[in-house]
Amino acid sequence: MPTLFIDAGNTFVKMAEYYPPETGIGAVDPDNAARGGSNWNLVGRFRWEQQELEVFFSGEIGRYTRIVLVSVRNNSRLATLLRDGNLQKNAAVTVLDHSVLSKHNCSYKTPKTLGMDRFFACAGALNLSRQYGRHSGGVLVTDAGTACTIDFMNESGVFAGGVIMPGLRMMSDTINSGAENLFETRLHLPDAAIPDTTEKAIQTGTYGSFIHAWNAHVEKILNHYPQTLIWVTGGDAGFIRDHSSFKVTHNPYLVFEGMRIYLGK
Ligand SMILES: Nc1ncnc2c1ncn2[C@@H]1O[C@H](COP(=O)(O)OP(=O)(O)O)[C@@H](O)[C@H]1O
Ligand SMILES: CC(C)(COP(=O)(O)O)[C@@H](O)C(=O)NCCC(=O)O
Ligand SMILES: [K+]
Repeated sequence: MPTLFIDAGNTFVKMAEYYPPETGIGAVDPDNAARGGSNWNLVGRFRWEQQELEVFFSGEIGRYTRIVLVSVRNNSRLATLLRDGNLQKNAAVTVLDHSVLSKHNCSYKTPKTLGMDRFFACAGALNLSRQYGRHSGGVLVTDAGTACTIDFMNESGVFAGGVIMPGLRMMSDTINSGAENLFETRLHLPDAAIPDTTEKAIQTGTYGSFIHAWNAHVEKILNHYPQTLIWVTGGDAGFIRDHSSFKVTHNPYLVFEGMRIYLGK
């Protein structure tokens, strides 16, 4: 039975299994395999309040003898799910928290408040860059989730820090909730310089502002580290990939990949 990897974000709890090449289990995600990514199988992606999350913990989870998790939230809900869940008696549960960090892998000045998803996404991207891209420099990693992070890890695997900006949904929610006559819009970026409807004006100001800010932050980091590969992951990675001014590689499994590499699995 493979290890179950859990990445608990602010909006979604994601769960995945990894099949090492030697198992002979073919590409579970052909898109990812085509990108040279390793063999991940997403077994669940549930919001915290979704019934399916509890269903998973009271059923499916009983198949695993080894569970590894990273969470950016106060773990009490997760602790309850694990305590009341259908876990095997001998199941080993590993929580990858701040105790993983040291001066050898993190130069962030406030490591105790670092979101561990940021660290593992970078570690995963660095590993894939070395493995498939034969790249020997650092990596710039964006996790476009509830918040959007733009982080840098150097070629030696030291997490340096980065930008935390509002996520795409957060940007849209803000404009929607702050003014009576503004509203939620479909995720689409019109290309007119002068938007001529309310909807296009809002879309340009939210999704356009998001991508302009993202491109500007990335450019600034690249000015310091020109030999850097850019990776994107998270719920809104596709939007960034489609609108980035730079060449990026999209991989949905970076956090999982980083957890796996850290554990040497
Ligand atoms: N059905 C959806 N519900 C909520 N957010 C969604 C949905 N589909 C895409 N998103 C976008 O994905 C983001 C969450 O992505 P994810 O990477 O899973 O975040 P997190 O790791 O913070 O839980 C949201 O902020 C939103 O912009
Ligand atoms: C920045 C984050 C909110 C991103 O989490 P996400 O949006 O992916 O759920 C999370 O990594 C976090 O809570 N970080 C703490 C602050 C820090 O990293 O310095
Ligand atoms: K995340």
